[in-house]
Parts: sequence; C-alpha cells; structure tokens
Amino acid sequence: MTVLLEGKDIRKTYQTGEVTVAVLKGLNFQILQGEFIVVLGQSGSGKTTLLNILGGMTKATSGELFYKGHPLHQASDKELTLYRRNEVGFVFQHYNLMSNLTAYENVKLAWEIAENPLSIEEILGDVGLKDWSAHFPSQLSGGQQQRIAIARAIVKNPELLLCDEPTGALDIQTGIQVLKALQKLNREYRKTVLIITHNAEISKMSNRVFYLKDGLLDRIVVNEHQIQPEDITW
Ligand SMILES: Nc1ncnc2c1ncn2[C@@H]1O[C@H](COP(=O)(O)OP(=O)(O)OP(=O)(O)O)[C@@H](O)[C@H]1O
Repeated sequence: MTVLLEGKDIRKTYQTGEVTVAVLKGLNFQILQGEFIVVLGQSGSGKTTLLNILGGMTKATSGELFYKGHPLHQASDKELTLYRRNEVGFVFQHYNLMSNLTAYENVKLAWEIAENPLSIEEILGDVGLKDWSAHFPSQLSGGQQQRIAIARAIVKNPELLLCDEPTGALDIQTGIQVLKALQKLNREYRKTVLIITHNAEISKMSNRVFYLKDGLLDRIVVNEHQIQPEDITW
C-alpha cells in the first residue's frame, strides 16, 4: 500500500494577543492511498485545524508532513497553491455553490482550472444527478447541493478528498445519499477520502478511525466490519 500522507510530530499553536493555545500537540500518522478515514473528536479538539494542515491551507507550527514523500512543511506558497489545486478536493458543511450558475456550470468551474480533469457528465452521473445538470442550486435539495459540491471537488481528479462535516446540515436520508456518493468515488476511482465529523456513526463505514482528543491522536482504530451508508443511523 502506498503512503499518501505522513505526519510526524505535527504541532499547531495559535497566538491570540499574549495567549498561546496549543491545539495539536504532536500527531503521528500515515494515510494510505485509497483509504476512507473518519476523524472523530469533540468540538474544539482540532479537527478543522488538522484538515487545514492536510489540505495545505495552513502550515503546522512544527513537525513534518509528507505528501507522496514530498515535504509539504518545506513547501513555498506557490507549491502549496499547486498542491491544493491539483491534489486536493474540499467539501464543506455549507456547499458554497455559485447561486447564479447551474449545477453543471458549478462543476465546470473546477473542471476548467484542472490539469487532468474527469468528465463532468460522468461525475454528475456518479453522484446521481445527471438529470439535474440544468438546475440552479436554489432548485435543489440540501443533499443534492452537497452532491454537486462533491462533484465539483472530485472533477479536478484529486488524489485526496477532504470533507468537513459533509452531512452536518442534512437530515439522515439526504446525508446517506451524500455518504453513498463519497463511498462510490472512494471505491471506483480509488480516491483517498478523509471526513472530519462529530458523528461517530459515520465512522462505521470507514477503513480506519482517528480519535482526536486533547490535541493528540488518542487512538487509531482499524474498522474490521465496514457497514454500508444505508445502514447508518443518527
Ligand atoms: N485562527 C485561529 N486563531 C486562534 N484560535 C483558533 C484559530 N482556529 C482555531 N482556533 C482554536 O483552536 C481550537 C480547535 O479549533 P478547530 O476548529 O480545529 O476544532 P474542531 O475540532 O474542528 O471544532 P468544531 O468541531 O467545533 O468545528 C479551538 O479552541 C479554536 O478556538
């Protein structure tokens, strides 16, 4: 198995005035290519901070982070921009779609800037929205909008899909549709998927679960029996 990301003693502190807060206190981990990982932790445990570091949006205060063996902690701003653009897809709780563009056009925006994009039609089919291409976001349900956001993230053909509470704003039925879309992209395109969430139920469909607590990876647990998204309840 290829190691996609490796973190060594990752630390992050925030300085607000005279107060220094240590949020991540030395994380060590490997993320393998093609894995489906869920990061669980209470509010304030540092999940978003970790996601931002993995996605090249911010740098750790200290420690080393390697992407396919390349040291991201030593990367220039320009190199990090290329990393974010070509290697990483982001999915957020709030879909951040352009309201004046159709579903298809929203996905096309990402397609246009990508080096080696996937087919827009194929990806819209994969997320179950081929027949909704001409609709505007306001004409779509929350789950459909999130699936458009996922299509937009994946059409760039990134290795890694980072998702911040992707079902946080959704009811269970629409949340399951979103999880199914993520599972399909993970399995069919071998994309590495990492989801951060409060919702422990979602971890039941993952390969491994990272438990973040008090600034440390308290436990990393292999999930022996992955359940299907439709069997998840919350
Ligand atoms: N830019 C910042 N400046 C100062 N403190 C910050 C900053 N970003 C985050 N923090 C602090 O770091 C801690 C961890 O925040 P983070 O958003 O990573 O946690 P989280 O686990 O994602 O929380 P939630 O589940 O509530 O989104 C919090 O105490 C937060 O206030």
